[in-house]
Amino acid sequence: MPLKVEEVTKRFGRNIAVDNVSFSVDKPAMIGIIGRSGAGKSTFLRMVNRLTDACEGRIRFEGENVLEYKGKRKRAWQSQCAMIFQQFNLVPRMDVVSNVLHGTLNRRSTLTTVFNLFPREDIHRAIGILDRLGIAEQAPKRAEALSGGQQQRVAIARALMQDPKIILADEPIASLDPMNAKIVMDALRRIHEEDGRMVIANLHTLDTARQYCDRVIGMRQGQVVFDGPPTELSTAVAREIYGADESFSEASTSTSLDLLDRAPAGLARQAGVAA
Ligand SMILES: Nc1ncnc2c1ncn2[C@@H]1O[C@H](COP(=O)(O)OP(=O)(O)OP(=O)(O)O)[C@@H](O)[C@H]1O
Repeated sequence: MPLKVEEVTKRFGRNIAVDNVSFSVDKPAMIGIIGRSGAGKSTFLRMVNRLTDACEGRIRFEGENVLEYKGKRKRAWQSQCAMIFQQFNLVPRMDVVSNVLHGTLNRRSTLTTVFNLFPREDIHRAIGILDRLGIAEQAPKRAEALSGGQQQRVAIARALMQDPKIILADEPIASLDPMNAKIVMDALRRIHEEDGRMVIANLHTLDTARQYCDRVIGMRQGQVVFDGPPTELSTAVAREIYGADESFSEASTSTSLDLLDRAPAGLARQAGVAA
């Protein structure tokens, strides 16, 4: 399942959001993209999923440049790389299982969608996925009645309905408390390990990237400034990624960096600065 990102650039006017990014992934991995606000992380994920068009470059998946896809092929690609967002993006007044079933919309006709007619086997599959994520008993409730952590698991279930090869998660735990953040990250890690799906997650805190990812990509001002295993993510490297001065005022990351300064990595991790 090789993914090759080649010289990808995105400009908004004169602002370069993503600047000539290249990297490749040979086998399914769990990859964390870290960097301060505005580093280009979201824009990058949105280009992979084709929510935003790149200005230059190629993103090859299994040999094909997905940036060239149009129409049906593009929609098929978008279901192969399901996206999860910080704000869950569920339909709040709709029940949980219908929200999950919306993950199948790409392959259903408008008519069945309008009348909410879901095939029985899809309903069973949706409940099975909810069960796997530990929230099957929430299936009949409205999405808005669930906690943030539960809602994010519903969003993961909706993504899994698409049977994606890649899961793109844009700050999946940024709105969650540490306990729910852990539940959601554990779920993503399990999905990666058990199903062999590639997970690429934009993460705000170093600790989370260290703890859950096989590989960390550090972005600064649109460029990749670090790409390696979490063991190589020293405090000095982290400072380089986040920028020496300003980033230290950013609450969550500065907490992580302070902990890294004061304690060995394991201790910092136990301190649970997860969200
Ligand atoms: N639709 C847009 N129009 C104009 N500029 C944009 C747009 N989207 C992003 N940008 C700019 O691109 C740059 C990268 O933004 P992006 O959201 O990708 O960063 P990020 O690392 O994901 O930050 P955050 O963690 O705050 O979401 C920023 O300078 C941002 O202002």
